[in-house]
Amino acid sequence: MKTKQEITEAIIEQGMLPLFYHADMQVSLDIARSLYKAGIRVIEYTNRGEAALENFKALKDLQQTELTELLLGIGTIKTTQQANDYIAAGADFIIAPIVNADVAKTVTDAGLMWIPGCMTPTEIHNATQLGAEFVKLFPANILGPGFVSAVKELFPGVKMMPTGGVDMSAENIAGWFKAGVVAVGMGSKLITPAVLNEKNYNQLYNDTLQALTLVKQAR
Ligand SMILES: O=C[C@H](O)COP(=O)(O)O
Repeated sequence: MKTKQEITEAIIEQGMLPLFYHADMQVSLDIARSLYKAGIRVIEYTNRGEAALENFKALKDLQQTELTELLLGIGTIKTTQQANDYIAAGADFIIAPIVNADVAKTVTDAGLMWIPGCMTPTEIHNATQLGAEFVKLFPANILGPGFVSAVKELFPGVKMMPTGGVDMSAENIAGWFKAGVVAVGMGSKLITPAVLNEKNYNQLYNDTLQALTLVKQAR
């Protein structure tokens, strides 16, 4: 089992956490392969559809057989039942769009890292009271980098990762890092509907390299 510190360091080193769900298992596996080929070593699969748990288990198999350096987390975990299901399935870390004390306890009691979603100073505070040192700012495009600049002094030591609407522009990514985030989460602006419709994994590979370069330049 990976420690909180190992997960934290891996996300920070990568600087960009790709997140996705796809109902088709094969597509989910191919996306993970393509991201990995581009150098991605931490992925958040999201619990956003009926096939999520089954697909996640297939991704765990892929991690064990082929993508052996990958850390595989699960996102969109809102209930203890969901948390327990994915802990049993071998999730390396758990991400949520909300702050929920029962989920926090379930995840941390299992020894896993819990990254809750926060949108206000009160939510960040409550998350830290429940043990979080790393939070997802969500939805990030509603908050903007100005939110980070305004609140970061209030929460020294809390690592922030904006997610939701983070796009592939140098300006957008640089703005977040300048404000003080440690990483950005990227979903549909990286793993785009166009890439998925055309199963254009070569495009995804190139876009991922580009996103990683933008993060490096932004730091
Ligand atoms: O929690 C994740 C977000 O919904 C992802 O947003 P995005 O697709 O705009 O990156």
